[in-house]
Amino acid sequence: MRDELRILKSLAGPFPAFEADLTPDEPRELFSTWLRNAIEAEIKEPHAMVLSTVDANGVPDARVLILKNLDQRGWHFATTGSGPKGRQIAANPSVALTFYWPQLGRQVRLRGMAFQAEAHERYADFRARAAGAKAVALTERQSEVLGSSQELDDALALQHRRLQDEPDLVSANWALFIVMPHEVEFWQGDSERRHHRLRYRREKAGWLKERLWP
Ligand SMILES: Cc1cc2nc3c(=O)[nH]c(=O)nc-3n(C[C@H](O)[C@H](O)[C@H](O)COP(=O)(O)O)c2cc1C
Repeated sequence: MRDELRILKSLAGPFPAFEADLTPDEPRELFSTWLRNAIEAEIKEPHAMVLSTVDANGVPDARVLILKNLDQRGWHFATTGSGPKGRQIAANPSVALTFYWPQLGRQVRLRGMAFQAEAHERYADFRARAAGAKAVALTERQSEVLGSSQELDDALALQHRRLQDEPDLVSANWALFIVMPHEVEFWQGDSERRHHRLRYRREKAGWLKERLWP
């Protein structure tokens, strides 16, 4: 495998310039700009991110999720709250989020605390889901061991029937988490490996900005 990997290019560029002195005072504004840049660059699933958690024994776990919103409280994602990541967050709300936009050579890393949104927000998020996504969520069995495809088909058919009878049905365990970061790092790759790194750290008085060695 080593030779196959060695010939692959990484961070070939060209990439956007990065002016640390021209960055805003708070990270949400810069993140919004970078996400919009990724959308404009037509990067596939620019709102996909890795959510890292730790379980009750301190063992890390990570998976890809979709960013659902961004507001003054933080970065939002939705999931079945009774599954592994929901249980891990209940035991330890410290999480990390990682975004990567390859065509722009950009990575954003956040570390912070996850908390649940208000019940009305969770319900609204669930109601906005497509029928198929609602049916899967209503099985409330995400990440459990699946015995057979038939078992899944039967469970989904049952949930579709429930949704037909009761279109406003909401999964009791549907969770909308908001991550409030205490640290956000913006990484702009450079093809000569003179990468730019800017970290925002939340302090009592506001956000502290620090440049980091590549
Ligand atoms: C591109 C992509 C987007 C995903 N979006 C979500 C999502 O928004 N919510 C979700 O619960 N799972 C999503 N998944 C599935 C998760 O990666 C994961 O398999 C699932 O949530 C179970 O995670 P857990 O067992 O750690 O709780 C997505 C996977 C991919 C590859």
